[in-house]
Amino acid sequence: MQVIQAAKALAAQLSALDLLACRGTQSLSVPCEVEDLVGWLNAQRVTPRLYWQPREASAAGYAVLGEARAFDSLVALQVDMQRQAQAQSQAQSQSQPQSQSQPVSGSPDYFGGVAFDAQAAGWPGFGDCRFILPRVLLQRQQGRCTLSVNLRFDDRPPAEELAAAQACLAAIAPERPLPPVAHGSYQRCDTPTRPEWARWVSQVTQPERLQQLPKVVLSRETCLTAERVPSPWALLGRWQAEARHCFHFGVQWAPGTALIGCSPERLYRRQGQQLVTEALAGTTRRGRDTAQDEALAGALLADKKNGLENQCVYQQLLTQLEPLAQRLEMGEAHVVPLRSVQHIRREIHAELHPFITDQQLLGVLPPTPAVGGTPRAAALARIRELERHARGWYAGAFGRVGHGSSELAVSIRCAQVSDTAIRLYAGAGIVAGSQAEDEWHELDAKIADILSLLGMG
Ligand SMILES: C=C(O[C@@H]1C=C(C(=O)O)C=C[C@H]1O)C(=O)O
Ligand SMILES: [Mg+2]
Repeated sequence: MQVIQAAKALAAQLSALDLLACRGTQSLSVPCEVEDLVGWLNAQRVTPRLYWQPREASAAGYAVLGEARAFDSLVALQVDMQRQAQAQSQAQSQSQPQSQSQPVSGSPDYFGGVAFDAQAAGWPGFGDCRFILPRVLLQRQQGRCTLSVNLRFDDRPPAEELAAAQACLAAIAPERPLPPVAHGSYQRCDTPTRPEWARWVSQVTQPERLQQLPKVVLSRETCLTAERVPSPWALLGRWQAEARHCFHFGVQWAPGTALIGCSPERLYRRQGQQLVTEALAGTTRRGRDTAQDEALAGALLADKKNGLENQCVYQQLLTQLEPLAQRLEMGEAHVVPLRSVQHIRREIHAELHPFITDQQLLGVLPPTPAVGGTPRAAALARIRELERHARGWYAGAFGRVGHGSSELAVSIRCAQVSDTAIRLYAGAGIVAGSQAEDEWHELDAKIADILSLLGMG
């Protein structure tokens, strides 16, 4: 069944709902067929629109259209999650057999993210935290798709909620293939400029400064302007096809500005009390062939400066997880080859204490020293003092939060796309031994994939 037919089937099921029997969150789902979730999103006109595809190809990917509820703080999100979980366990304990025509009530998934620094000015329309309960959700796992609609029958008249859900279903447009991304002629402007960057790096690597602040991740905004820029979804569609082993994500909260990204870095994945996170930091380029790749990877693992960049991240993650976990284990350092760069990665596995929430994890873990620095407060202060561009949701967190499991990426390798500008972001960990020129090239390597898509490689 095509999405349009699936939406009509859901609309018919909604019309047959017994509103008097509806409580809490209700979800209706039907199977359907979709070629490409991003292509489908690109064809829609409703906002918000959101896309989330975790790093493992076997994991479910999601396209979200509209919101049934929105939360602009982690506290509000957690309160809602708890309410949902309680309602669900009550429903289970009463164990009323659900009639055929009534939808299932369960704990829903929320999608969204947080900015890098809640205390700094952000991107227009993004706020510092936003998670939504999707109105319409297209989910795909191993080739099988389902279209769902969520309704919330608490604190709103049921008829109003039903009408809002019907309106969103009626607005669904059929899938269309993504348009090609034309190579444009863009004006490029880097903030900071290369000479400014050099001054920053020599300043923060002064020995007495390094004593106070052993690592700070400084970033650059590369603004590309043109009369017209490609649709963010078309760009994301092309980008993700080449960014294997990465999280793929995008969001357009309102018409005008979108965030898209292909990040190699996991903030965490939680399944019940089992948590996995990672220190991904330390960078080298890709080689011309396997032999050169391996030589570069070996040199990366042996390099002191890159080792220190990674160490700052795992040490802080271990320290922060220590009070939250009853078991903590760190894996071996290994090298992850991506399209244009290679990174050092160390995985950390934790068994969390019971009742540790995503609100706590998201309140404690980000920004990790992979994107901020260590100690965190001093690093954030230095970043606020030096950087003139708004990081906004660059270097924040993005993903899915649910009662049973959650997964979020660190939102790096991303772009803010508006009608006439594409802003690319890249940062580099500055530690003892950092050289301004090398770090500048590292920034360039981190935006090379998307630049080549735009014909600027
Ligand atoms: C900050 C970014 O990446 C981070 C910095 C790295 C480094 O300096 O070696 C490597 C991976 C990430 O931890 C970015 O891509 O913008
Ligand atoms: Mg680095």
